[in-house]
Amino acid sequence: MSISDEFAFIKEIQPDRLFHEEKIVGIGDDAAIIGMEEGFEKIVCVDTMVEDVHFTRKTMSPFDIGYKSLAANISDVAAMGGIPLYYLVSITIPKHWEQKDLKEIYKGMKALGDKHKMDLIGGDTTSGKVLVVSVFVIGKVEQGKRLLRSNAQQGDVVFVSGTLGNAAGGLDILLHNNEPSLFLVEHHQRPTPQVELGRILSKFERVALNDVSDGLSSELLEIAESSKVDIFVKKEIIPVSKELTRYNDEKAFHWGMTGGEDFELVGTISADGWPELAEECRKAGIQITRIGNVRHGSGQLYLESETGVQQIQKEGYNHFNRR
Ligand SMILES: Nc1ncnc2c1ncn2[C@@H]1O[C@H](COP(=O)(O)OP(=O)(O)OP(=O)(O)O)[C@@H](O)[C@H]1O
Ligand SMILES: Cc1ncc(C[n+]2csc(CCOP(=O)(O)O)c2C)c(N)n1
Ligand SMILES: [Mg+2]
Ligand SMILES: [Mg+2]
Ligand SMILES: [Mg+2]
Repeated sequence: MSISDEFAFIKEIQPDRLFHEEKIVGIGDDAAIIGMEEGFEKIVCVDTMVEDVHFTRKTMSPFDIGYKSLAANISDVAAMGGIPLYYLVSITIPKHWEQKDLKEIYKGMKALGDKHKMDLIGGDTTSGKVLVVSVFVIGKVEQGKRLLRSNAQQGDVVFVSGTLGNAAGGLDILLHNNEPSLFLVEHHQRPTPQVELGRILSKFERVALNDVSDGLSSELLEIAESSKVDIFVKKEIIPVSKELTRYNDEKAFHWGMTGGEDFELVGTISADGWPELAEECRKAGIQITRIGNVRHGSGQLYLESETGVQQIQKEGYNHFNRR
């Protein structure tokens, strides 16, 4: 059954329970109202997923579309060292979409939202030609914490969490009907935002941080440019999973550098802070790898390998310059 009434649809997706009931006015009025604890600042961000750009009916189930559109936003909160709290959803629905599939989108968001005790507090519903899901997230971070892209300084250690390129490998499998690797496909469809790592990093004095949405080289260049430094990374230690090299050894490194949508955290920390960070991550069971260092410079990125040093251009995902 396709959706026949905008207002009945809104009733359908209304949550029946709120984690932060006493602090908010949620769905049902003209706008939501949220309180904010003393000693914290708000973090706000929005990211959009568009049919045939971020997903197709073949690459993602409706549940996955919901899950990933919230994940991408939680990841931006994680990249600021914060705790996600609330989300609003603006959805544009083509007339042929079935109501049960639309409810699946919200189930996907709820599955991840519940893990982080987040409340859906509002949104907007329209009809249109393709499915577009915009999620707006509100989070909090202790006052004065600033894990900014501009924080890197000469002498810092460059680190990245997890392994890179899995989402691109998963997408390749889905687009070409290749032999599935559950590991890679799940990384594409239901990525895990690194909130716990963001919280660990927020306790350190000065950290530059970015999440990997467009690709490692793109995110590193953003840090190098904002901080007006050069970043050097070592090719041999960029972490790539064995599942990815097993799937396509030739492309694994390229996907790791430019694939994007991994939603890992990449950043820099002082050389003094690094051993403590590595130990905290070890205790928490979070994979983190030291991949390079920060040097005096003017915003360039260099890749060091056995064969020499190579300057890297901004080569990740770009909506207006598609590879
Ligand atoms: N259309 C826009 N209008 C106003 N600000 C924007 C717009 N698009 C992006 N920005 C702002 O530009 C900055 C960088 O946005 P960008 O989307 O590149 O980062 P991101 O959300 O971390 O990456 P991604 O979208 O790849 O996940 C953010 O501060 C964002 O709020
Ligand atoms: C069908 C299909 N084709 C291509 C891609 C790859 N892709 C789309 S957007 C993006 C970067 C992040 O987006 P944004 O910058 O908007 O956050 C990437 C890597 C995909 N996911 N699905
Ligand atoms: Mg964005
Ligand atoms: Mg980001
Ligand atoms: Mg982007």
